[in-house]
Amino acid sequence: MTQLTVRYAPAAPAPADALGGPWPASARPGPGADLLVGGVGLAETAERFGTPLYVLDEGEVRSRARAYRRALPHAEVLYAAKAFLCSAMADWVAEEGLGLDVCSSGELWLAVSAGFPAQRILLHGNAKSPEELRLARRLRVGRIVIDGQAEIARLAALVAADTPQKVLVRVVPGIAAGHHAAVRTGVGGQKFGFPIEGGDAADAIARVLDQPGLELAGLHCHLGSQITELEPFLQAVDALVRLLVDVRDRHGVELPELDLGGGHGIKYLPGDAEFDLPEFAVRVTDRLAVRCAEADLDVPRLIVEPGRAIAGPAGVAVYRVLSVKHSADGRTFVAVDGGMSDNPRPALYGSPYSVRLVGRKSDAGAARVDVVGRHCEAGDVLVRDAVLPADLRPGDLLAVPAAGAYQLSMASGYNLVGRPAVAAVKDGRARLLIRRETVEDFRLREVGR
Ligand SMILES: Cc1ncc(COP(=O)(O)O)c(C=O)c1O
Ligand SMILES: N[C@@H](CCCC[NH3+])C(=O)O
Repeated sequence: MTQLTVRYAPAAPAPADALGGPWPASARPGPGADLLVGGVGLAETAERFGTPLYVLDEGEVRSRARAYRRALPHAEVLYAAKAFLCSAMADWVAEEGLGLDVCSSGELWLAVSAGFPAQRILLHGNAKSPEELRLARRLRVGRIVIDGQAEIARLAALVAADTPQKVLVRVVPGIAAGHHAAVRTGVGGQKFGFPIEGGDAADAIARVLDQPGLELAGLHCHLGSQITELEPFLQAVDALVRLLVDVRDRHGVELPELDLGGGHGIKYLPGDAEFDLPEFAVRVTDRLAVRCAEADLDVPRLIVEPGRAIAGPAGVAVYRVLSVKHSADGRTFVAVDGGMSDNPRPALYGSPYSVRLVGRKSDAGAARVDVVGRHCEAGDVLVRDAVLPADLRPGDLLAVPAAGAYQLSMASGYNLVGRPAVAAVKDGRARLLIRRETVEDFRLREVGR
């Protein structure tokens, strides 16, 4: 079957572009030099709920989810929960018709407890525990992605006397893509998936097909994260279709699903390139149709697993300045009340961010400063060489856009600073989703001394 594809006109530039950063589309200048997001002032919301505060624009999450559904009407779109998950987020993506990719029993349990339909959940993980697999079976998750030899027998043993489990096999096509070596999973020499080259993938597929309780629905690959070009995805289609053909020729089965994972990149700085979803939709579905036609293969249903591209641009982190230090060598350190425990990405990957003063107008000229966190490491720098008003002072509020993905979800308990609160904004109203971690929380898990 050939899939219909629709080419969309490029979106009109968001008014937010005028604000000089990757702000949510709803961002507007507000009263008192505040910045409105979702119709609510960031400074006003930070005053109300305290800092550091993560503000999530519900409308932005929903419109991004909808854009995926519009661009890929025949595909299944699973939001990758690892980017950020809470009950509200699960509700929003479920209501917009997306499924969910989870990679732990924690994510799985949270989603199902929030009411997310288990049949629309896919479970990932390179080291799923027996308990995790049992939980997935008990909750009746729709799909499990096989990512290790031991898992095949382990899972098969759980389903022998039960209804079959739909599975995908995660393969490694040998394609390098992604913003940092630590997130490039499309190549050999890293822990995820079965490499196609050398035959590991073919062996795993044969073993899965041998298990009566496992229903092999298709192949999966995830190349990496924060990818802005399309070519790696087209190469992945080529590699996976070759493998689908190989499976048909060896085993006489045509697998109905092809999951290309996530990895769709967003803007962190104003001039950054960005993953082009409409172009991806057209070119990937066309390439898939062409390659399948060449091999006389039924076109499998496409699955994608975007995380960052849905949550990232919807989040803004708001910090309060605690101190401003001018050093004799000319550097200025603006220290805020969060840092690497709520956003480890700059320290882990050297990731860039932009930052803006909110809630106060400054007529001072611009200065180049390092916005640093409050943790006990010199590497706790949130934004190096940020351009901010020269008269920044303790008490000021700084807002960092593109903060919705892989910040809170990777937040740590370092220095017992406590994880920030999360508020949702929509239609001029703000509501607290997750309360701030307090000093009382730190002892809650202690059971002895
Ligand atoms: C298997 C898998 N799917 C989806 C994702 C989501 O990636 P991204 O947030 O870059 O779209 C990841 C993380 O990179 C992943 O490992
Ligand atoms: N944590 C990474 C993304 C990892 C994606 C998970 N496979 C980042 O912040 O860029």
